[in-house]
Amino acid sequence: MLPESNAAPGYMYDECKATADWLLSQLSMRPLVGIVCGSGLGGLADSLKNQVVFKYSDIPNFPKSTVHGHAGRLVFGTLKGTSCVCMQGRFHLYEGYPVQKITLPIRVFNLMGVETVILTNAAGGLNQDYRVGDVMIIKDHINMPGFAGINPLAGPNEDRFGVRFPCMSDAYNRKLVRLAHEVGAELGFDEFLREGVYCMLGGPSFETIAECRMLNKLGADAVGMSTVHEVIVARHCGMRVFAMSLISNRSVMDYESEERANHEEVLQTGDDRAKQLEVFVATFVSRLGHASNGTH
Ligand SMILES: O=P(O)(O)O[C@@H]1C[C@H](O)[C@@H](CO)O1
Ligand SMILES: Nc1nc2[nH]cnc2c(=O)[nH]1
Repeated sequence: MLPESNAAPGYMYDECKATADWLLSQLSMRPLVGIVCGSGLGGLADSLKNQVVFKYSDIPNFPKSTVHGHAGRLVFGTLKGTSCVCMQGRFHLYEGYPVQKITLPIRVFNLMGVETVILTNAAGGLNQDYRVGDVMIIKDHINMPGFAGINPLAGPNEDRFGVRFPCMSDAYNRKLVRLAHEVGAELGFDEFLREGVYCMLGGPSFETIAECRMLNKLGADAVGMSTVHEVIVARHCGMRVFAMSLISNRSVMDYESEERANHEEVLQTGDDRAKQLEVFVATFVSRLGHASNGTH
């Protein structure tokens, strides 16, 4: 059965506001940082202290998670004293939801007071220097579905969130990219920390060899099935964005190769790097320097 269809775009603000108000009415804190956990990276949410947890299925207007490795829980809590909300599982285009629906949680973050969004994902490594287990700080993206008109901002613009034509050349906050390199160096993660361009495809099929070769020639270092639509929505409503990919598998570029992309390898790589990513995100969050402490 297909997930329920999206409300008309004109009603998106009211839908998001109702969800944000419902959540806030049950919380004594307001999150300043929103974190989205990619495939196999849901363990990040477990490191939050003083947790308040909601199942997606209990949250008004929220889609339901359908992918293995995406628990489908919204976790509120603190990371080194900073108030955070963490999506333990995200939504993807290939699950059958409209792009406006899968990005609804990002707008809900905004309406709850989130200022900074941290997005993680698992991705295939197109860059031939990358190894499985590398962590790529995303400096830019290629929005392949966007080339075909699939953009979360398509439809009437909601001025209460942002402008009709938002700029994307500064989508990935450069100060946060620098901070990530500093934190990575302090933690001794240099050897597996990279910086590159993420390309989003709709999925769920993995890429052909010809597609991988093409994407690499176009300038993409990693390929995945998420994140970009969330970044666009977050930037549209003025939140600052940091994103990173865990290189969970090498993209197959060679017809002689016996390697085959598969979701089990993706989840296993997440498991292998989980602890280091938790330490990285906690340290990064502690250094963000928000003006308020999240109790407003
Ligand atoms: O949510 P992310 O982008 O981490 O999930 C990736 C893309 C597919 O959903 C899945 C493929 O293994 O992992
Ligand atoms: N499209 C795509 N998504 C992924 N997510 C994790 N690995 C991959 C991959 O190789 N390709």
